[in-house]
Amino acid sequence: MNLNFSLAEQNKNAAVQAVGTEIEYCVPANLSLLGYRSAGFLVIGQDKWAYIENGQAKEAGIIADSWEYKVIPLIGNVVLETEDKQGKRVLVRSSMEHAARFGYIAQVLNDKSAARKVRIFNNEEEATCANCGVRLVTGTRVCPRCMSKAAAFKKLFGVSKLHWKPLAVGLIVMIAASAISLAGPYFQELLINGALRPTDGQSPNMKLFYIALTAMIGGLVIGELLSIVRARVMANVSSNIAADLRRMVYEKIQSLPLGFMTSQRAGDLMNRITADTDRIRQLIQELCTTAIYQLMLLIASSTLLFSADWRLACVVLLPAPIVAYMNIYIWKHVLWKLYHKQWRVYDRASSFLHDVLSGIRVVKAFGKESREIKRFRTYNSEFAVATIKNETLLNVLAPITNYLIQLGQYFVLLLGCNLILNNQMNVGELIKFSMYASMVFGPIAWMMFMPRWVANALISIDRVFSVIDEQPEVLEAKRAVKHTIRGAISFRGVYFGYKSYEPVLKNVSFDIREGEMIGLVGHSGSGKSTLINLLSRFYDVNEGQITIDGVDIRDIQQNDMRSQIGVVLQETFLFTGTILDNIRYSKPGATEEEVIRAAKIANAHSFIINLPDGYDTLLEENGNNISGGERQRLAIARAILNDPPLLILDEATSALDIETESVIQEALQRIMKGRTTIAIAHRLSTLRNADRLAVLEKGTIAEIGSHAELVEKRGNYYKLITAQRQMSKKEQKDELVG
Ligand SMILES: Nc1ncnc2c1ncn2[C@@H]1O[C@H](COP(=O)(O)OP(=O)(O)OP(=O)(O)O)[C@@H](O)[C@H]1O
Repeated sequence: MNLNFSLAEQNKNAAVQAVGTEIEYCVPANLSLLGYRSAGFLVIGQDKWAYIENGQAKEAGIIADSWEYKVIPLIGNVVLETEDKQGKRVLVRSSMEHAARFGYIAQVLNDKSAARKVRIFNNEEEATCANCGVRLVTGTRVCPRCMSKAAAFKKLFGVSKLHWKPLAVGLIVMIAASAISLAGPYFQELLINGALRPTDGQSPNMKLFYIALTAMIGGLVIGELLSIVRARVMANVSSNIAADLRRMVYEKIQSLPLGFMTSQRAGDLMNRITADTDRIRQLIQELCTTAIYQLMLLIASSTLLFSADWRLACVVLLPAPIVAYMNIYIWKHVLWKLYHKQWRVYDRASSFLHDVLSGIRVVKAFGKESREIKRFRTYNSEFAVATIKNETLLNVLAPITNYLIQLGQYFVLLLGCNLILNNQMNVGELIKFSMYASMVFGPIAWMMFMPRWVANALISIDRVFSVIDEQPEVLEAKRAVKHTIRGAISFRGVYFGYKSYEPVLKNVSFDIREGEMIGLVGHSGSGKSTLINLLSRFYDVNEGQITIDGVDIRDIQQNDMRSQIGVVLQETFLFTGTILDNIRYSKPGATEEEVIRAAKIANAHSFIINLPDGYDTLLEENGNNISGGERQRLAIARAILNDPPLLILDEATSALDIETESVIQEALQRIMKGRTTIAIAHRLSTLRNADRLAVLEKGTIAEIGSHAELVEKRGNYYKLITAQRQMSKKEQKDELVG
């Protein structure tokens, strides 16, 4: 994300005068404080800031004179607010598109104001096109209007070249088919000038007539046969290329980190694997059949036209550049905007659909079906209106374009007839010429509409390749090695934020001993799950280091490391399949005895064997046909099947009733013995047995120690535990009274 925009000369001079020669950050602040559009910039120097507009520093200040710089999101805009001796004040205002930039700037200003090292980990993508400022279609990084078409097609070519043999066959067949089409007018001329009305004045030559007729019919039959072969070859090639793309996107999605997955909607990713790859298939099929065929026909028939009569050829092609200009102009200034709107409406509608369908239980529970139907109707009709607008314009444009292009045909007839009357041309030549001319019009008219389907396909190419080319945030280092985990963990000066301008963990440092059970406690949102996400390497730290047995986790092979970590989350996910397969998920080669042993340890065996199909019971989507506690026990069995030396329990028992919880707690106690365990629980009583507790407070470790030590210390943990005790006492009292 660009945090240092370049300024025009006049603005730059004003900025240098206001903040000094070293301009460290410069971002657009494109609204005045009253909310009017402006062309202003917020400029940050070493120790001063300034708001520059129209070559003047309208506001300026010393960074250290204020504190608590923060971005306040309002409706459709954001303001950068700060506090100084006089109280709170707004420095600048901007539209939402620069909200993330302002997030970074606030962080920079706070660090500078507190004389801290500026910590800025700039990972965010631009949401608008850097060139034309248009908002990008969701999931794409380039604007289809400004993107390099050549670069997109080059990527496609990179995938297609693996299928060069059938492509070459298709191309040869296509060349043969166009050569046969081009021979048609020649035999037509032969039929008239050579057989029916020989130009040398002799009587009609019936032998030549039959030869020409047979050649024409034969050409037609062979041409059609070649078209069938061409279509079959190209359908195979394009389907295979689309299959390759689907495989590549799917494999990439599997290898991408959680950060990427949480930033994308599942429905959107599914679309990329299915709809977008299919659009690319259509493009390849269209490109390799119609487009190349039309282009070859255009080049060959224009060449033949010019060699037959260059004056007439010029007349034929006269309207083409005018029509091309008209089409390009309309595409750039009207159609493009309509298409962009259509894509965005489609995006909104499909994400709405995905949202509602995945939350259908909530919709039904609140009886909001009719509301959702109404909302869908709105999206649906918005999409229909956008499509109708596009199609109407195209349907008006198509006949006009065709008419203008075909105007040349009438000029040919006019001039051709004149030439015949003046004995400069004969009928056979005019018919041949006119047939070649009609071969030129088809490709020209067809190419006028190319921008439409190319633009559609470009969006798909970008959406597909933006996944394929995605650089995993969590990269496997070349030096990464296998490491047998013993279980000593160390967090060293860890900084991390999901949005890099909003740190969630700040300077976290603590050690976990081998075989120790450590409980993570703290208020909601204090960063407990984030700490676990970093240890599991779903994300990489922005700064600092996490080590296991003294080895930086970035130097351990990810698969090797994860296979040694057992994770039980609050939200268990079970796949559609048998109970046996679900437990086996962590160790596909596990024997039935191993699975049963794990199920017994997790206190799951007894409920499984009471099911009619036992371990072969088929679980429905996400295990909806068993209870929450049963799902949780299966998740525990799955986590421990592999006998992992490191166990992570994130609220593993929070959603359960007391009885089930005690069954699972008992199972967990058994499991934790001898392995390093990190457990998060809101119900602090469940962490009583932890060797030590680490208390997180707003992303930092506030205190660490055993239950007894922390209670004695009377700090954050003590406050948490007394608040919880009071709450449960009140609940007990209410229950008794009620
Ligand atoms: N995927 C995410 N993207 C952006 N921000 C996130 C994401 N996950 C968590 N956060 C933010 O990070 C902060 C810490 O979240 P985290 O889940 O680590 O807290 P927690 O202590 O585990 O909370 P809880 O006890 O409620 O589960 C919160 O402010 C949260 O909004």
